[in-house]
Amino acid sequence: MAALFTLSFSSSTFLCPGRTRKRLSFLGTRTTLHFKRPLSVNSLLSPEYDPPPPAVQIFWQWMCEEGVVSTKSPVRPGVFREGLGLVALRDMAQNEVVLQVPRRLWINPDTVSASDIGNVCDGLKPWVSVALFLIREKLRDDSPWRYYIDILPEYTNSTIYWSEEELSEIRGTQLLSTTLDVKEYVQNEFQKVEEEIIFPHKQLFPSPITLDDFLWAFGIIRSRAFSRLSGQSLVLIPLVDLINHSSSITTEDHAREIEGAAGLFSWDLLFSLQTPVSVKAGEQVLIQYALSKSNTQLALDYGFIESRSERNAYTLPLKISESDPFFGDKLDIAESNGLGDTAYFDIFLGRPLPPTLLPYLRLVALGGTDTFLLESLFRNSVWGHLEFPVSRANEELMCQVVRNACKSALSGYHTTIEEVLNVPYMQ
Ligand SMILES: C[S@@+](CC[C@H](N)C(=O)[O-])C[C@H]1O[C@@H](n2cnc3c(N)ncnc32)[C@H](O)[C@@H]1O
Repeated sequence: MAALFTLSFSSSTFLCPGRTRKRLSFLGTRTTLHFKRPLSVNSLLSPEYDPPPPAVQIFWQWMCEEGVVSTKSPVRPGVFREGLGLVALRDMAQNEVVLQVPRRLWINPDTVSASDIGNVCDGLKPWVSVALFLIREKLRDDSPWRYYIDILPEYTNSTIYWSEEELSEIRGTQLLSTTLDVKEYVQNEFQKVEEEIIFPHKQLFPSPITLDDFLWAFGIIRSRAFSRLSGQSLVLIPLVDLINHSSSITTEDHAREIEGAAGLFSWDLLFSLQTPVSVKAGEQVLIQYALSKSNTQLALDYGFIESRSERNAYTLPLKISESDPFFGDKLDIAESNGLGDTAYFDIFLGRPLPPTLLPYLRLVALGGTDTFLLESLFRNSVWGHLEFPVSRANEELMCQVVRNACKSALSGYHTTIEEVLNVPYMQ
């Protein structure tokens, strides 16, 4: 396998060249890598790959010149079914270091603060400031980040980029309503940032910035940013962010932040990527993006889903109505148990209900003579009581609430259960 891959690659493609740096023109979009199509469940191990396009080779040269990679690096980029990815050049043991990228090449709110737009971006939400930075660098001819920006996709298969026609295929699903909520959120954030930052500082943003630009940056951050480093809210790590996801990897432990050599004479923080499993030469190095994300979240964030039923969740939102005469007491009890006036419960097929769901539901439905439990005398013990049925009336009301929620959710679909079950592949 390794020999085959070595042969199919131009052997000099990923050798570090001399130090002459070519100024790149913008190489266009990577539409060949990211088709706009409905969600597919991809095979997650993809041994076949193609050599990467010129923009990626130039990006690699830049990484060589920055001292991030060398001829000794154990990986190089390749094109896989998941888009760009990292291929192992030799057998690698579990926990072996794949790449180390120094802090000066990270893009996070600190990078924005230190840039020309730092003064006007301080105080913005971290993702909004990084989004503005990415867009500005993309629009600049002389961006120092040009080689990185050139290899970023124009879009992923995330539902935030689906056309209306494509979205109509998922009518009735929670994925559709969440997608529309997310798009509305991004639009509102864009309007705010336009009024407060972009329009008043035209000299810093000479090229027009559109909602589509902002949605692009949002999608880039959602699909590529790491957020688990100490003290970092979000950070883009060029090159490391070429790593793709595998459902068969069951640990999220693949990143470290360490002090180390960051060039010939410099010392810096390094983002260190380690392979969570052993990999053979010629195979793709993969990680687990997020064990706890449902298929809805995977579809929104990355544009893929998994076939495992453990990822199939329905989020049941419950709310203590403000018109409830006992709103204050109920809210107090919910808050003392880590919940609020609205709570979201992820229900997974074939798994027990979230432990706080039934007590919260009983609390929401509590009324009539059962409200004695809301008295301050019971404040410390009430949650324990709510873990068991309180009364027949309370249980019946809870069931009614859930039945109504299910009916209303199902009524959003344009097909009946019978019609779905009659589709050949469902039989
Ligand atoms: C962190 S980036 C990885 C690099 C990316 N493949 C590229 O071409 O730039 C995450 C994106 O890679 C793709 N991806 C990663 N793992 C995948 C998988 N298992 N199946 C399908 N697409 C995947 C998705 O488009 C996702 O949004």
